[in-house]
Amino acid sequence: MTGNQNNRDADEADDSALVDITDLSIRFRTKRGMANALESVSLAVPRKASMGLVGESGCGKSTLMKAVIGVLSENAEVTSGSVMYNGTDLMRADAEALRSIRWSEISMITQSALNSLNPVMTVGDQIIEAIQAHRHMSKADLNNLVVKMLTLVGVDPRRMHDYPHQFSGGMRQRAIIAMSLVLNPELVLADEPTTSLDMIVQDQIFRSIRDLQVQLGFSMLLVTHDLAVVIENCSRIAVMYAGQIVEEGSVASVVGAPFHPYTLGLKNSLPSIERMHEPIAIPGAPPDPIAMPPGCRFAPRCPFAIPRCREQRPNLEQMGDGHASACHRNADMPGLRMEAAEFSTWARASETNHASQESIS
Ligand SMILES: Nc1ncnc2c1ncn2[C@@H]1O[C@H](COP(=O)(O)OP(=O)(O)OP(=O)(O)O)[C@@H](O)[C@H]1O
Repeated sequence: MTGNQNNRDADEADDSALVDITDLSIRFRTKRGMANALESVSLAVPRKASMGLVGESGCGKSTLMKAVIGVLSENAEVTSGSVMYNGTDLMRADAEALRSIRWSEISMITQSALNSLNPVMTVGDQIIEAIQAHRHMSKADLNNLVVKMLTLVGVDPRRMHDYPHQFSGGMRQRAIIAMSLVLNPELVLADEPTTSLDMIVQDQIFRSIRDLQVQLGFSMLLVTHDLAVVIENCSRIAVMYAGQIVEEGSVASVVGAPFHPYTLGLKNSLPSIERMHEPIAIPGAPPDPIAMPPGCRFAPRCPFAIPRCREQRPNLEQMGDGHASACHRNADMPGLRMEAAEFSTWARASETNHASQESIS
């Protein structure tokens, strides 16, 4: 049995939510106006499982993570919603409560390990510092814990006295993972944790994370723009587009039989043995967060948009088996999936939408 299968078995064991995000809307004050980063996002992060959060750059993935761990920037405004964790609404908790939860219960692995390690402190001392911020321990216990964590993440513990520049990129990322797990958190927020690493190291690190998850039992919310990474590492998936969740469910159901045209478009970016041609990119770009279109935000790029899509915002609709999709054409999608895998469908959409944009302006 592979680590991944183990992980999925653990996922099936408990399906109650660890974090419950309801109707969360966040915007940023900018010089150009208010940027709508998240609108009415509702999401249940499962216990002892991995959920992937996918979507193009700027769709609000990092904003959602930062809201959960309480590190939104000064110019952010939470205009609605709650993030419930063990009976506490993290959107309304005071700074002290958030500080005690951060790292010990909810931790984060960020995009760039290089920037998050202190270059003038040894790796071991940085892990010790992370522990001491929350726990009192003897020097011997601290040392033992650092040795245990480095071993768990696959770094020779004798390297604890090295400085970050003496570590390879992959080792630095492993050190960051050790630091984020050392207090045994319930939830790990992983924001593109392997982006700067080559494919082989990326794969090794994800394999370690999956093994650690089985041993330590934490949940993971994994942010990525790469659908293949979610397929390999997660049991659930939420697809985001322009600040909204457009589709959500088990990976098997959402990737196997998507309803939302945006998810179908993302799926075309995966290498496929059935498709004889190159992966198909979704033409066009996401909308400006300062001037979001009315109706469905994906309509301007969608090959299946009908007039209603440009006028009325679709709500997430349950399609069965915990699979939800926000599309006015959910009922038609099973019959359109083949068409959505064709290059010509997206090329046609690009021409039609370009023409309708010109006629508006
Ligand atoms: N501090 C900020 N000030 C102003 N606008 C911001 C700020 N942070 C994020 N935004 C805007 O909010 C929207 C969502 O950004 P966010 O970083 O959450 O997206 P993302 O999906 O994580 O993107 P990426 O994959 O590139 O990291 C974007 O339009 C972004 O420009």
